[in-house]
This record gives sequence, structure tokens and C-alpha cells, in this order.
Amino acid sequence: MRIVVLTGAGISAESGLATFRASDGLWEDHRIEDVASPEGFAADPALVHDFYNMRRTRAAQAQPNDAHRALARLAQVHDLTLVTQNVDDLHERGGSPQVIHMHGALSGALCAACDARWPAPQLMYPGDACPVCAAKATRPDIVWFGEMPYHLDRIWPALEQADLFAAIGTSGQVYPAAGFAQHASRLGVECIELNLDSSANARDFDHRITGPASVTVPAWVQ
Ligand SMILES: CC(C)NC(=O)[C@H](Cc1c[nH]c2ccccc12)NC(=O)[C@H](CCCC/N=C(/NCCC(=O)O)S[C@H]1O[C@H](COP(=O)(O)OP(=O)(O)OC[C@H]2O[C@@H](n3cnc4c(N)ncnc43)[C@H](O)[C@@H]2O)[C@@H](O)[C@H]1O)NC(=O)OCc1ccccc1
Repeated sequence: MRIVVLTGAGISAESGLATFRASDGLWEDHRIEDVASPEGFAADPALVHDFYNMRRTRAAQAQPNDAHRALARLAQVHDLTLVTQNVDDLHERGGSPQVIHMHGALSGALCAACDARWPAPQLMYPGDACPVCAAKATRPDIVWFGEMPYHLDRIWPALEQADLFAAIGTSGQVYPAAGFAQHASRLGVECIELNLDSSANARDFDHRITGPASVTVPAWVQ
């Protein structure tokens, strides 16, 4: 079966990584636009680097959970396209061979001057120079609000050719990811969501499995 799975922060919640919208959400003392937008980075690059250095440190200390591992097993049995909005590497450490990071990854660094990309050091600072053009314009290789997500040229066709679309641990509030279910559903693709509770675009799904991902995903993959 051709399956497209989209994951969000909820799949990493039981690994100890805070979600965005939860009361003690990731943005606890940061306004989203201050730390996840090009404007915020231009205004205060040190604040943004601190924020992503903290995220990189927490992600390195976290371990994949049974939901991450179950999706790795699913890829052995089905033609799986695994798309994540998450910037952590828990899918890869959970055994998933291929993961499409549509919002970038904490493990990447990017030069805003020459667009060069290289593996991110654990800690990044505003003065870091680009290894290619030496400009001091290095940033996390993360897709911020107002920026075009990555790999949409692979994601839309996979959605259109899928037999099944599943959204796991995502609140359905951020686009274009929140529009995938509606797009697939209109093409007759069966859509299912696995979440602690129903998401903002719950109407776009044919089925729902409610509960913590580390329990529901292994049971669904069986
Ligand atoms: C807020 C929203 C209204 N704004 C947007 O959607 C904007 C603007 C916009 C575009 N189109 C629109 C249409 C309508 C309205 C607005 C827009 N979108 C953009 O800016 C996008 C880019 C958006 C990407 C931004 N970057 C992120 N992340 C990287 C940074 C970082 O991570 O630091 S978004 C970030 O927030 C989103 C958070 O959502 P979730 O992952 O779902 O997490 P959340 O906490 O919300 O929910 C957790 C869920 O898990 C559940 N859960 C919790 N625990 C568990 C558990 N244990 N088990 C199971 N489930 C669980 C909870 O119940 C909950 O449902 C993710 O996408 C995440 O990646 N870019 C763009 O549109 O570019 C245009 C463009 C076009 C052409 C040319 C150039 C540009």
C-alpha cells in the first residue's frame, strides 16, 4: 500500500520534547514571531540562536519512543512516505530510513548570504562565519513562518498517489501542512488522524484514533 504519514510535535511529546500549543508549550516565554521568523532573526539573532541551541541540546538528550519505532517497521512493509514538521531527529534514531523534514532540521546550518548548507555544530552564535563565503550570516536550516517549506515538490505528488494519508500528533493549525488532509481527501484518499484529541482540521479525516502516540501508533501499525 502507498501510505503518506505526516507527523507533528505530538509524536515527540512522550520523548520529553515540548509541543508548541500545549500550555507549557515550546514557545513558553518566546513569541513565535520573535524566534521562528526571518524578521525575528534580523532583529535579534542572538535570541534566535539561543532558542535553537536549547532545542538542539534538548533533542540530543531525548530518545525516540514506540511511535517513532513503529513507523520504522511500517516502512518495511509498505511504500511509506514519511513527512515531518518536526526539526528533531527522533524518526531517524527510531530507525526510519527516509524522512522528509518539510520545516528543516536542527542538525542543519544555512548561510543566509550564499545559501550554502552544512552540518550544524551543537551551539551556533551570530558571529559564526560561513565556511563557503565567510559571511557572518549563518542561521539554523529551519523553515520559519513566511518561508516556503521544503520538498513540497515531492510531498504533493506523494499525497496525490497515496492509498492512505495519516496525520499523527499535529494540531492542524500551520499551513501548508494543515491542508494536506483536505487535498488528499478531495482526491478520494482515505485519511486518518492519530492524536490525543481532535485537530483543527478534524473534518478532513474519515477516521480518528484518540490516545498517546506511543500507544496508538504501534497498535495501528500492527
Ligand atoms: C499559524 C498559522 C496560521 N500560520 C501559518 O500557517 C503560516 C502562514 C500561512 C500560510 N498559508 C496560510 C493559510 C491560512 C492561514 C495562514 C497561512 N504558514 C507559514 O508561514 C508557512 C511556513 C510554516 C512553517 C513554520 N515553521 C515551523 N516549524 C519550524 C520552526 C521550529 O520548529 O522552530 S511550524 C511549527 O509549528 C507547527 C506546530 O504544529 P504541531 O507540530 O502540530 O504542534 P502543536 O503543538 O501545534 O500540536 C501538537 C499536537 O499533538 C497532540 N499531542 C500532544 N501530545 C501527544 C501525544 N502524546 N500523542 C499524540 N498526540 C499528541 C496535541 O493534541 C496537538 O494536536 C509545526 O508545523 C511546526 O513545525 N510558510 C508559508 O506559508 O510560506 C508562504 C510562502 C509561499 C510562497 C513563497 C514563500 C513563502
